[in-house]
Amino acid sequence: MGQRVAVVGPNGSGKSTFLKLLAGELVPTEGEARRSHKLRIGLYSQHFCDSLPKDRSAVQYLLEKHPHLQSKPGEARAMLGKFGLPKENHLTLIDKLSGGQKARVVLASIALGEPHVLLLDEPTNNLDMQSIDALADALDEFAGGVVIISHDSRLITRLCADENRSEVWVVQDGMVRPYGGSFAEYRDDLLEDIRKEMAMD
Ligand SMILES: Nc1ncnc2c1ncn2[C@@H]1O[C@H](COP(=O)(O)OP(=O)(O)OP(=O)(O)O)[C@@H](O)[C@H]1O
Repeated sequence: MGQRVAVVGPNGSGKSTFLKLLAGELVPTEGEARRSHKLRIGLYSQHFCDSLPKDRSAVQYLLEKHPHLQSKPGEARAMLGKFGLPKENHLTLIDKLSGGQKARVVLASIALGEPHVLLLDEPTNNLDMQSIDALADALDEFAGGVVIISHDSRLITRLCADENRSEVWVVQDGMVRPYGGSFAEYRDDLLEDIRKEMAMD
């Protein structure tokens, strides 16, 4: 089963930038990024929800994005269903969908690309509790690697429940460093730092 990595760090420290470098969306200004040509990476971020075509339905969008499904639209619909987009919204113009529904279209599209590694940048924004649980279920089933940035500690705790295949990477001061402990330990450390700071004030 794939590794799970929680990318953490202060606001604006460069977590999203790091994910974009991993995905090849950005090229490094110094040094180099190397990845296998055979590696399929699925990147999720709010940006993809905002740039969905407004004048297409979810099914049209998926069929255009994944031409091998042209003859089997049922597979695209099944994936939309799996990510919780109600049937009656499959043929609605994307422009009419809510933020959470657009997120489900993007997640379904990423899953149809059968990635080896998933890079998720704040995937729970716009999702209600039920959809977050559906996402967590889908991630449980996913055998590839997952690298996630999320302020939803419940999702990270669930995703990184198996400590043998989970890591925490801290982005700070232009560097990415392994934390060397579990996510729960990282969170306790942060809380302890906050307590100390408050005691000093
Ligand atoms: N190592 C770096 N080199 C150059 N620019 C960087 C680097 N790290 C971050 N930046 C710049 O800093 C800004 C904030 O970075 P980014 O959005 O990646 O941070 P973040 O940790 O994801 O923030 P947030 O937690 O607020 O979402 C961006 O404009 C980005 O281009």
